[in-house]
Amino acid sequence: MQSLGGIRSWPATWRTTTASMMTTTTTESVRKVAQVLTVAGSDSGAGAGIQADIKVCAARGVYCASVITAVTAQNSRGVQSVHLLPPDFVSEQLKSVLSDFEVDVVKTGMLPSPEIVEVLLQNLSEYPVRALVVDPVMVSTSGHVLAGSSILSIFRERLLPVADIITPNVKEASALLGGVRIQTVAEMRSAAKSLHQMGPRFVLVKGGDLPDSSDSVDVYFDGNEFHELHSPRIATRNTHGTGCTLASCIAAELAKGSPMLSAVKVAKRFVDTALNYSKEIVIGSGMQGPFDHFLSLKDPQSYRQSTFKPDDLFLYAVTDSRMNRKWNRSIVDAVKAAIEGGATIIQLREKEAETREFLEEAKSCVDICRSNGVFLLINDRIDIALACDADGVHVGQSDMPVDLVRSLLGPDKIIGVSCKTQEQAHQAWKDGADYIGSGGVFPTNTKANNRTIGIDGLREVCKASKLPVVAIGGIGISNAESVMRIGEPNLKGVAVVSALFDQECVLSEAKKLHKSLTESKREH
Ligand SMILES: Nc1ncnc2c1ncn2[C@@H]1O[C@H](COP(=O)(O)OP(=O)(O)O)[C@@H](O)[C@H]1O
Ligand SMILES: Cc1ncc(COP(=O)(O)O)c(N)n1
Ligand SMILES: [Mg+2]
Repeated sequence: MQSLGGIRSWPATWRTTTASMMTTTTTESVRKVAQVLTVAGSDSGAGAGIQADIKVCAARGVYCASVITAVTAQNSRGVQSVHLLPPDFVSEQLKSVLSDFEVDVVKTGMLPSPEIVEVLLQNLSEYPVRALVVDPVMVSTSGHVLAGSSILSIFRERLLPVADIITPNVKEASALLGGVRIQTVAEMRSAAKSLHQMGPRFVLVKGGDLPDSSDSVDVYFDGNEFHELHSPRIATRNTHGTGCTLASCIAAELAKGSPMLSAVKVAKRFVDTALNYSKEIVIGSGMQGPFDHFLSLKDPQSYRQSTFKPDDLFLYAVTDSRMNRKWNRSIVDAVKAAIEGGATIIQLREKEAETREFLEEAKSCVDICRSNGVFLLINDRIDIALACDADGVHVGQSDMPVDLVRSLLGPDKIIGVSCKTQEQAHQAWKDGADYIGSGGVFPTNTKANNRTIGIDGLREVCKASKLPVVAIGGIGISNAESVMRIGEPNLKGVAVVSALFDQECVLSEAKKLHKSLTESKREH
């Protein structure tokens, strides 16, 4: 807001001052987060309005409070009905949030009556914020009037002059300028210039609806210079809410401290990425579908159907690219044979593979494992696990820390950790792992310079571990039974590498091992 000197002169000490104020009331450490307040309408279809704003901010790592100005009955076919909230009640909401939270940026969407704009301005003068982003929403993409011409004069005379940036689409820009024609990029530029004269510090005229353009072009004007932001026009019906998304993303970036032009560029890239990711999804039967702000909506079939159980560790097969090469078989064939022979979980451990090639193989293995109801984990490579949507990862003590892996993979993925000591086992549990792998139980040449902990070491780790344990290291048909015979209740199985994959026939070795493990289990 101009009265505050705008976003270019944010006080450098602001954050630290607030944080130290908060520490006086609590001994816990405090973590300040960037905060946006959206003042907008609710969209029952959740593609635009308040719902889009909250999703964008969450996706961009910013907290979003919401003051609702109107409730719409809306879906992918259009807006069926609009119910305005009383201005006094909008004011109550504004006071509740602004008097309590450290709001960095206010973003406005649907402001359906002059009275509502009035209470907004009143509250902003009482509770100033660092920046105001105005998306002058007037007509939905489906053609429904969301804010009529009655708001035009208060927008022009009072709201625009205190805005840091306004983000009209071509129709809104035209309405604000009294109906001028805007059908070309040149006309967008001249509209941006005229709008800038109404007082906002920056203007972005959006060209999503510009006729006959193969690019999607937005025109940015800072009072001196123009920037044209081009991106390829994405062929999709799922563009409902693009305007709200763009404005909220600008607000979120400003709340983090970005300068205006970078905020706008990030926001444009965000819309572009989300549209591209969501171009084929089907939500609703109308002409204007919503898109996926989190790039994570999936087909129900692609979800993992069952949850991890300790007994899944029973016969744990770990692949090795060197061995597969030696025996001239692909990872995919090796995995197929292991599963057919009774492997209960698979880990791809490909230390030398090229990333692109490994990813393709991992994807094929995910398909095979999923269709057989066997989990697939990736050794070490969190990026590959995310990219192929594996069921989880297995990491060692010198790989990425487990709590970080958990935050990257989310709560539903399986995480295993190699542990040689009781302390490591305890830490793995604290950090959110699902199981631990403990070894080397016997000397092995699969892993160089790996300390052997022996059966006794394994027993020690099992005793301390709150997580299920799989034994690893030099285990094969000749000694698997002796390992399982230690009788620790949380020792759930053995992990094998060469016993399966450095053999002529993976299938028959897996079968033999499975049989021997089953027998040793029966004895207990
Ligand atoms: N089909 C599309 N492909 C790529 N970008 C698009 C597309 N449609 C809209 N956009 C972008 O989405 C943002 C919102 O623009 P627009 O749709 O014009 O606003 P509104 O939703 O307010 O009508 C702009 O950055 C615009 O360039
Ligand atoms: C509550 C509400 N606010 C804003 C829009 C504009 O979004 P779009 O232009 O994508 O229809 C909308 N349709 N509904
Ligand atoms: Mg649009």
